[in-house]
Amino acid sequence: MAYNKQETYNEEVTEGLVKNYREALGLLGEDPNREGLLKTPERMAKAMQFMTQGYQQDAVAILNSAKFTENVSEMILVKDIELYSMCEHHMLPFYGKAHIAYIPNGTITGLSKLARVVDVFARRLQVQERLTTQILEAIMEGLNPLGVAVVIEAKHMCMLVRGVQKQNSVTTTSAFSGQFENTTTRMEFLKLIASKLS
Ligand SMILES: Nc1nc2c(ncn2[C@@H]2O[C@H](COP(=O)(O)OP(=O)(O)OP(=O)(O)O)[C@@H](O)[C@H]2O)c(=O)[nH]1
Ligand SMILES: [Zn+2]
Repeated sequence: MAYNKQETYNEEVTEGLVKNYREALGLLGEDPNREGLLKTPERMAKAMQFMTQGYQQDAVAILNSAKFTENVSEMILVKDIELYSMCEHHMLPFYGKAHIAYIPNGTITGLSKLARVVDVFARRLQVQERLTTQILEAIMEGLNPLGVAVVIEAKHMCMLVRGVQKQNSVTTTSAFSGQFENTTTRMEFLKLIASKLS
């Protein structure tokens, strides 16, 4: 699968979505022909394609695009990677931070690639639990490391603006493999993600 960095929109998909969004605006009691809304269906169609572009991207190919042989055996941690995804139940955003660590086994990757892997899976319809494990599995497959740890902390708009309306709830999910199944290594990772740069 191609590694696509561009914001691209499929014309056929855009056209189909525009028709449906125009109808949806009418059903919601709006006038899709009023000036402010004339281009809204097209904007929505593009925004939705942007937020689901991960379906066209391949996380392992991204990791492979910057792989370097390096004799490092310490934990590499990138934390506070901001994340915007969409829950598959309500198609409302959830957003927060991902923290990713791995212990290399002779191969490292470019640090930015870890953040790109987050986006590949975040820009799909998701549940936070699956997003967490998909990131872990892609890094395992792409780098064959000695272990991977992924923690995601996120707020779900579907719990803030509707439904239960809990403004302060934060959901934390985690996935660990290899050496992170060892309590000492896992505790070191958890300590590092809790620490602040001063
Ligand atoms: N496990 C999990 N649940 C999620 C996620 N995002 C949203 N949900 C939940 O999905 C559930 C869907 O439940 P339903 O009862 O079918 O939907 P609903 O009537 O809209 O539920 P309420 O949100 O409680 O009003 C809700 O409890 C949401 O909070 C997620 O990433 N992971
Ligand atoms: Zn939801």
